[in-house]
Amino acid sequence: MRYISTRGQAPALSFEEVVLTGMASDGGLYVPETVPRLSHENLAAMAGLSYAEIAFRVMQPYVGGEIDDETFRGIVRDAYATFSHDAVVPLNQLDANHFLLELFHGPTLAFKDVALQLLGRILDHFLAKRGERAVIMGATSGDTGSAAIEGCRHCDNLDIFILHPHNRVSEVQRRQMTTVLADNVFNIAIEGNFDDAQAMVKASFADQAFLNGTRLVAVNSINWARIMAQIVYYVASAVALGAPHRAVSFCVPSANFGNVFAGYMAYRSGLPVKQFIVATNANDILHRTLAANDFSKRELVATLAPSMDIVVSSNFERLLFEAYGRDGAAVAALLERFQVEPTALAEAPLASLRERFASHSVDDATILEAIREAHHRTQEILDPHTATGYRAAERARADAETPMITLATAHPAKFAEAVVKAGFPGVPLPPHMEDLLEREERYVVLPAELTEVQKFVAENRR
Ligand SMILES: Cc1ncc(COP(=O)(O)O)c(C=O)c1O
Ligand SMILES: N[C@@H](CCOP(=O)(O)O)C(=O)O
Repeated sequence: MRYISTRGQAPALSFEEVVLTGMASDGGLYVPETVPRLSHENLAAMAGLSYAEIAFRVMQPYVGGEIDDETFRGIVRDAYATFSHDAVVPLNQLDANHFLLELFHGPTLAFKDVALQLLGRILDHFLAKRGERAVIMGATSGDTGSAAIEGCRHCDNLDIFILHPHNRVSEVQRRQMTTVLADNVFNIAIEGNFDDAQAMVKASFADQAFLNGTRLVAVNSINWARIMAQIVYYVASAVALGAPHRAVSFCVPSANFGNVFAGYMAYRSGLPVKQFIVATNANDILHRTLAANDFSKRELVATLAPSMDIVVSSNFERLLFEAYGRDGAAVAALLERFQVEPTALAEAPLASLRERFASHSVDDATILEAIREAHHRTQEILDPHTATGYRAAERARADAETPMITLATAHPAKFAEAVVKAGFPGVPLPPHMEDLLEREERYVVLPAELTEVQKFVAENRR
């Protein structure tokens, strides 16, 4: 399997190279040159298999033999043994035809664990094989950070630097990162927002001179392996509800767009998906683009669903690449314009996206209302991100007959502010995190200046 850049100018890479890289050298993101096929027979044969076995079967073509099958099976098995639910990502039926796909049973209680438990092990495998060290730089609006630290901290060959927006993540999210006192883990609170943090990480990939030749690796969803691992739960949940014999729809709380793009890849591989609903909070650029062709930046606002407080959505580029018929030059031109002025998609690509994608945006008041309503109807307390999906699924679904799977992306215990504002006393943390609020923290606060951040990384890496 070869991987090509969405901007068409960077060299094609192997799976191993793509995992050990971040962005492509032309500023684009890597995608597989060809989309592996999940045939009707392949899908039908997955009914009743364990999550780990489905994961192996779905991901093996993307790995393309670069990790031998036995080793890869072991990596997959170990990654998902860390989840507290036997089904790994159980489906929870809300009503006759609406299901929650619970993606929060991993060690850090958000869907990011699904990919990062795997990516940490894959990185460990490749770096140990090469006898190389690497530096990770990642940006987080709250969940990727702790999942990356948890997934990678045992890897001796890695130093991990995670940038989070100062005072803009929940206390539980911050402490999940800052109470890990390992020698190879560094948390940086940036005086800015998530977009500032992500821009600095991307700029560091574009010019890595500050690392004097040490390899820089991405743990954000710019890394293809993140997307690959997330494809699996779309397949597993659809098969559990009758695919390939019947189609399903998905509603996905979205921001950086890695999650729903993974679903789209599952669909492109052959999974019968009727509709993807992109649910956003008040940072609604994805909804404005899909619904009104308004592909323009607006000021980032702080919401009750802070992990989705993102304006510049990385993986939308991967979808645009497909919508523009894999024309890298057209994608590069569009995204360069987007950086400096309000813009719009060309008619044909937008029309092709609208065939499969709908969208809905949910403000804070509606998030609270959705949490209360879901509890009244189902006794579940949803986290505020899942609540955006729950509401969007009802508002934007194409029909009532196709099973709707809303992705439950985080555990409500991570987001006390929204839960309490919705009128509940709060949700206890699971036993392994019971004393989180008493643990010692370690982090630095830095201005949102690239040189300061790079200096800190260069001075502290081992
Ligand atoms: C809890 C939660 N839900 C939803 C999202 C949105 O996912 P994505 O960025 O893959 O669109 C994120 C992070 O971005 C998140 O942490
Ligand atoms: N919501 C994310 C933002 C980063 O997204 P990623 O999927 O690119 O890692 C977070 O919680 O950090």
